Amino acid sequence: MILSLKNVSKTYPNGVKALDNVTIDIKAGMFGLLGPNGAGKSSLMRTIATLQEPDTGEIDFNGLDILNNKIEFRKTLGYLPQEFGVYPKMSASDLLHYFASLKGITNKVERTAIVDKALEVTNLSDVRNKHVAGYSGGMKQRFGIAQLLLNNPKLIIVDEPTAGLDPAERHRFLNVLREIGTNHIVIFSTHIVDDVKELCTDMAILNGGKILSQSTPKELVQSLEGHIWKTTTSREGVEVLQNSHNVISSSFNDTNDLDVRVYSESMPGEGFEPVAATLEDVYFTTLNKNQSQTVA
Ligand SMILES: Nc1ncnc2c1ncn2[C@@H]1O[C@H](COP(=O)(O)OP(=O)(O)OP(=O)(O)O)[C@@H](O)[C@H]1O
Repeated sequence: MILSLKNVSKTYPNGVKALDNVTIDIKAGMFGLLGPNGAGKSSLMRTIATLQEPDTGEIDFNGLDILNNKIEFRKTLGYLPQEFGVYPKMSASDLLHYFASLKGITNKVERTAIVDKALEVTNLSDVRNKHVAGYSGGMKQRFGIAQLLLNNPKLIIVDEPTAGLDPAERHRFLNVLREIGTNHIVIFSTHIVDDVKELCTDMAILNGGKILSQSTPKELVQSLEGHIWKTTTSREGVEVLQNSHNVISSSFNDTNDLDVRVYSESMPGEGFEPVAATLEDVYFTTLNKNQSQTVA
C-alpha cells in the first residue's frame, strides 16, 4: 500500500501559496504530519481527500490516479475533518446503524457486526446507548473514527484530532489511532510533537507549504545526536545567547533560571554540556533552519 504525491502545489485565490511542490511517499502505518498553524496541513489533507483540486501535481494511491478517479478512490477513504459536525440527539449505536445503511450495508446481521466492531475499536461500547450530542470532545472525536471505519477504508486521514482534547482524552484517542494504524495507512496532522513521538512510524515536517524533512522519528532524532547542548542562564542571558548561538528552545527550571538548548556541531562554549537529542529539538531545528534560509 502506498500513497504518492508528486509536485503538488496550491495557491488560493487570495495569493497564499498553501502547498509548494509537495513530493512525498506514504506507506502503511501511522504517518504524522507535523507543522505549526498555517503550515498547510489542512490544505494537504483536503487535497488528498479530493475535496479540493491542486493547481499542479499528481496523487497516486496503489496505482490509481486519484485526481482523475475521485469516486472510485473515495470508496477506500476515511476522512475526519478538523471541524466535526453537529450531531442529532440519537444514540451512537442508532446513528452508526443509520450511517451504515446510507453506505449501503442493508443486511441487519452484517450491519450489527460492523457497528459493534467500530464501537469496540473506538472504545465506545459502554456508551453506545448515550446520545452523541452529549458526548465529550474526545468521545465525539472517537465517534468520528467509528463512523469512518464503517466502510472499511484503506486510507484514513485525520486532521488535527487532538487539538483541544484534555490529556486523558488525548491519550485515549491516540490509543484508538494506534490500534487502527496496524492495518491501514493513517495520516494525521498535528502541531503537538509528542503526538508524533508517541505514535508514528513515519513523519514529515511541513511549513510554508513545503515538506522540510521526512523520515522515521527515530532516524530524525539520531541525525541530531552529538549536536545538542544545554546550559542554564538568566532571562537576559538567553537574549545574549540568541545573538551568538543557534538556540533551539528555552524553558524555566525549578530555580527560575532558564534551561537553554542549543544546536552546534561542536562544543559551543564554556558552561555547556552535551544532552540527548529529542524530537522537539528536531522540530525546532528544522523550522529555524527553514526560517533563516527563507530570510536569507
Ligand atoms: N480557503 C482558503 N482561502 C485562502 N487562504 C486559505 C484557505 N485555506 C487556508 N488558507 C491559508 O493557507 C495557509 C495554510 O492553511 P492550512 O489551513 O492548510 O494550514 P494548517 O497547517 O492546517 O493550519 P492550522 O493548524 O491553523 O489549521 C494559511 O496561510 C491559511 O490562512
